[in-house]
Amino acid sequence: MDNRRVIVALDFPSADEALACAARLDPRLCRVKVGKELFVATGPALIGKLQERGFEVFLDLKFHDIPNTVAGACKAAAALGVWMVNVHASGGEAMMRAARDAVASVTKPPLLIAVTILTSLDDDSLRQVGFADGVRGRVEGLSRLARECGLDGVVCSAQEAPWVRASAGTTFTLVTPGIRLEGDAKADQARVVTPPEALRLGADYLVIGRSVTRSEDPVATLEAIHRSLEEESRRK
Ligand SMILES: O=C(O)c1cc(=O)[nH]c(=O)n1[C@@H]1O[C@H](COP(=O)(O)O)[C@@H](O)[C@H]1O
Repeated sequence: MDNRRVIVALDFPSADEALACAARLDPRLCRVKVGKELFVATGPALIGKLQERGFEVFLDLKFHDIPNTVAGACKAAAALGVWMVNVHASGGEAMMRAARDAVASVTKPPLLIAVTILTSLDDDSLRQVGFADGVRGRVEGLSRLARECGLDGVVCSAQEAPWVRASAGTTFTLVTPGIRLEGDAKADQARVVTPPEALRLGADYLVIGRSVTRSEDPVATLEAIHRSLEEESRRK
């Protein structure tokens, strides 16, 4: 099993807080994610600091714009040496193809992943924004399009992982946020799954934020998650 299936979301308002959290994490047991809050607050220099500490970084800025703009942003992200970068699949075919070509500009391109439907949305909230076909249909459709555009994988909830896996095959990377431990509050997430269940359903990587970073003992929590994943993969 890949020892670093867990991607810890460093959703903090400052570099100090993010680095303090990272200092307690073992880069052999996880990767880290820098998202909008931290990136806007600190800029790209923080990515270098995390890489110096041995972490592979998922730069989660969910680009969603016209193809030329997204291509430029993806090229800049790839130049930072990040391990993974993402765009919104709903940006469309031309945008995803432009993103794919742009990341290929570096010697070691990051994995390019398309966000399908945010894990904070459910069928009702999708209907409110005009999509009547529900989560499953849209995740399947956007995953298919992302694959046709040559992307490496998608972000979806682990709840949809079996359907995506069935059509996309084993080499397509499934990144699943919306992970909660037993008894955790859902908070703003709508489609949640526990870590072992996510693995059982076919997830490759589990994005976990508050359940680790806001726990009383993030190190112990991460180690417990790691053990539960090892047990699950032995069962597989
Ligand atoms: O692309 C993402 O990482 C992402 C996509 C998605 O559909 N849902 C989602 O929650 N995320 C990110 O995953 C993390 C989840 O954080 P927690 O809910 O605290 O575990 C956050 O940093 C979100 O920005």
